[in-house]
Amino acid sequence: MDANQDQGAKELFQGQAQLYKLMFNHLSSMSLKCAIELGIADIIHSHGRAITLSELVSALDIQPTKTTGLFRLMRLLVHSGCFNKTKVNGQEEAYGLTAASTLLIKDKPYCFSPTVSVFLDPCFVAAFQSLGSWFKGTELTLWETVHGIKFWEFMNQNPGINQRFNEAMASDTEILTSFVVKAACKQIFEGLGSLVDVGGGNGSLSRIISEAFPGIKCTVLDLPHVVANLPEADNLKYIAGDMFQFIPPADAFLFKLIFHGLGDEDGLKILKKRREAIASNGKRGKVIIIDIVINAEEEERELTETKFLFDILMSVNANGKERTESEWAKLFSDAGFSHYKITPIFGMRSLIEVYP
Ligand SMILES: C[S@@+](CC[C@H](N)C(=O)[O-])C[C@H]1O[C@@H](n2cnc3c(N)ncnc32)[C@H](O)[C@@H]1O
Ligand SMILES: O=c1cc(-c2ccc(O)cc2)oc2c(O)c(O)ccc12
Repeated sequence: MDANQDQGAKELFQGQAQLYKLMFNHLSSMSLKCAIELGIADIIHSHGRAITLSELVSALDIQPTKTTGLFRLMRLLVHSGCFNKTKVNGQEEAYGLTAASTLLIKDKPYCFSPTVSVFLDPCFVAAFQSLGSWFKGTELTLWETVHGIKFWEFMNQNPGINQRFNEAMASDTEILTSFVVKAACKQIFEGLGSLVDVGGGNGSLSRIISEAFPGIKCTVLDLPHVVANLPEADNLKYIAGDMFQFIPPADAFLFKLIFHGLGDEDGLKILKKRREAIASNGKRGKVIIIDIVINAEEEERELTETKFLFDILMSVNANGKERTESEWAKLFSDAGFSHYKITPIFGMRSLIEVYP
């Protein structure tokens, strides 16, 4: 083989390996789901130190014939960074927790397992089998094409998945708020008299804000099936309604993970109304957005890829989109706002303050 053929063969096989990886990516997701169903992170956590394969087999109480299957599952999950591998007693290999699997431990403040299991539920995953045909189909979202109803109507009609979705959002909030409310971004809420958490889900973020800032009257606005029968507090109230119809007046309007579920037309409608509301309040007030900002030039490649995955999810489930800073800026100026400030939060999200 000459040098050109050698290079050609190398590229061919690299391309094939890349396609194999993309093709089998769902096996990584399903292995993660399996680890959660088996409670492997909890077992390692209760064990108190790294666990050997034989100890894991016995803790799981599975057939010894499944030992090699478990070894292979753990090998993949170690390779993808979900668990790590160390040596115990000088030579025996044992599995330990990483930053990712620590988030899978149940009953810890930041448990991410409900989020993983709801977004790997067949109702989310199976729709993607039709992605190709959806591109050639109608204007409906992929969700509507597959399930016959819009995303939020599906949640209304399926209380089980609705509850799991809301719990997933609440766990997302728990991870985020330890930084947003209590630490670096505290000044964002200081001095406010009232706040409406628009599409605030079960109010997990507003509850934390209302406890940290007793002087702020917090109101959570969400759809009736989301806010029914939730416990209120002195400075925490719930309103069942549609954000396109009515949002009560306030000093600040908080939108966490709302705009990424909206296209530009609907996003603009909501923002224009907030701009008018702030104007009629003597220009007192601001919009606070917690959402994704894509910054492909400056952030790590893997983080951008995760944001692109979210973008696909939003586009096909709800006609939404993840936005770059210039896309956000256009939305704000089209809605009549004069300036904004973006504070990146560790991980996926940014905090955006928008002023009249
Ligand atoms: C992705 S969730 C975010 C929940 C919450 N902000 C959080 O981050 O945890 C979007 C929320 O918007 C609510 N929502 C969707 N359409 C709405 C509408 N037209 N009016 C009010 N709330 C709506 C949903 O019920 C859901 O709770
Ligand atoms: O289908 C979704 C999923 C999300 C979502 C997933 C995971 C997270 O940690 C946060 C959000 O958000 C959605 C959304 O905001 C929307 O309007 C429609 C669909 C989805």
